[in-house]
Amino acid sequence: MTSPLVVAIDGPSGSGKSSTSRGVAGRLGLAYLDTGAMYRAMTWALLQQGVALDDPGAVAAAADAVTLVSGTDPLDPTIHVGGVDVAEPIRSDEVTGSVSLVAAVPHVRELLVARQREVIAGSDGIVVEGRDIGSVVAPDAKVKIYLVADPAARAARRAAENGGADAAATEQALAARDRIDSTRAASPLVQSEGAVVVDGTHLTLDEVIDAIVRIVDAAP
Ligand SMILES: Nc1ncnc2c1ncn2[C@@H]1O[C@H](COP(=O)(O)OP(=O)(O)O)[C@@H](O)[C@H]1O
Ligand SMILES: Nc1ccn([C@H]2C[C@H](O)[C@@H](COP(=O)(O)OP(=O)(O)O)O2)c(=O)n1
Repeated sequence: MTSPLVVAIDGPSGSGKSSTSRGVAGRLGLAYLDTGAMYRAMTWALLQQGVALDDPGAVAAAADAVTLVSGTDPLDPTIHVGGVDVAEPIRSDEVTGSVSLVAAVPHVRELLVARQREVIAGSDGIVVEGRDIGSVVAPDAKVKIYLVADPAARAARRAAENGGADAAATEQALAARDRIDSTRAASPLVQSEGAVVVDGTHLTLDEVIDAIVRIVDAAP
């Protein structure tokens, strides 16, 4: 059995991973997995249960019972927790503000990485985006991309997406989350070995997608 084509796209918050990954998957006829949505869905579920997210033991104990299902159509990615569609609530400020705490708990990562590997193994080829895809989830991925953009560009794009939120405050919030995601002990955000850096600061979304499709097409 041959293993499926895996394109791993990692990078900091707001660098364009989700939009780019969906575009690349659509162009290449691949599935798409948003692993950040899984960490967000786990966070949403634990908040619903009133779990103290600053208590790693409590988070780890409650995480086992949470059932996540990710739909991998790049035109219509979905995420359900216990059968409930949580696509919208996982983008709330409350979830965004606490997801890094949950993502830092090793047992949560074990559970979600195992689930992510199942989805990858069950696919016919997939673009997977997150923070640790090239380093931990799929270190043998055929193509690894480290997608970056200047902090000011990332904040401006995120603020625009959030209905014109304050760009300076958004930049501070992104920087705080990047700091936690990059310095945590468990699978921190890193540029993995063999990853190609793509800087989307001065490129349109289509140009970033084109660049990555070219890298995939040229991969041996
Ligand atoms: N190259 C680009 N040029 C302009 N806007 C972009 C570009 N890439 C992404 N965006 C926009 O920036 C915002 C954040 O992108 P997103 O894909 O959600 O990033 P991430 O998944 O890395 O957090 C979205 O509103 C998206 O449409
Ligand atoms: N593979 C992953 C994906 C996301 N995470 C964590 C780190 C992020 O702060 C949160 C949310 O990820 P998400 O990609 O949705 O974040 P942004 O869209 O960039 O704001 O989850 C992770 O630890 N590992």
